[in-house]
Amino acid sequence: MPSLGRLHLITDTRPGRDPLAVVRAALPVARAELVVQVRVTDDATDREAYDLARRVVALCARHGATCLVNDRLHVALAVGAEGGHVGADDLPVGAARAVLGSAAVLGATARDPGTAAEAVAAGASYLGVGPYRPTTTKDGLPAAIGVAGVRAVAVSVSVPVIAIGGVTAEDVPALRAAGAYGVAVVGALSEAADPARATAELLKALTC
Ligand SMILES: Cc1ncc(COP(=O)(O)OP(=O)(O)O)c(N)n1
Ligand SMILES: Cc1ncsc1CCOP(=O)(O)O
Ligand SMILES: [Mg+2]
Repeated sequence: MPSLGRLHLITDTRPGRDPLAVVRAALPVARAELVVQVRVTDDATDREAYDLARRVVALCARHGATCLVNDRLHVALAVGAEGGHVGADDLPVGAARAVLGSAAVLGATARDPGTAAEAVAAGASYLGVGPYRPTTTKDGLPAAIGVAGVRAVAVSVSVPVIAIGGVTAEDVPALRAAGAYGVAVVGALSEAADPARATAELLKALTC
């Protein structure tokens, strides 16, 4: 299984965003520490997801970065991505592992130690834990779990914990102290005036 990068860039395909420009800016800065998770809006077609994911796979390969696909595991397989990420509304973790195979990277969403233990037992290789803070990027999320919630999960599992939800570079020291291995962001990179610089700031906080 490939070693997991600490900075997870989740693509922002909302109207007016340019996900490939953000990926292109982040890749030369973060290289193998970058995981790009291709996440498209629910109304996107599989063809749109496939077209974006195959471009991201090619870009990641040039920089030693990892590409995962959110939700749509058939797209992950079709483009040769290293794996995928699933949550409560997606394939169960065990089924996702069966689809992707034993060598793939498989992330699962967890917000408490019980769900985390179940996901790891079913084959998750890392956990996305959150929402850490409130976020405007995804609707309908439960209340933020804060540093204490991230710590509760991190101390309970042996797989890497990736904190998600409203994360900025300023949050990273506290999240690392709580046991997070890395962070996943949408807005911190997609909404940055200078995504390369924002990548460098996140990376420095994650690896110093
Ligand atoms: C790293 C990471 N953590 C959590 C999520 C959220 O996944 P999910 O709960 O399935 O929600 P959607 O992203 O599918 O809307 C994630 N994508 N990545
Ligand atoms: C997909 C997802 N799942 C939990 S929070 C979130 C969105 C994170 O985006 P941002 O980094 O902009 O808060
Ligand atoms: Mg999902």
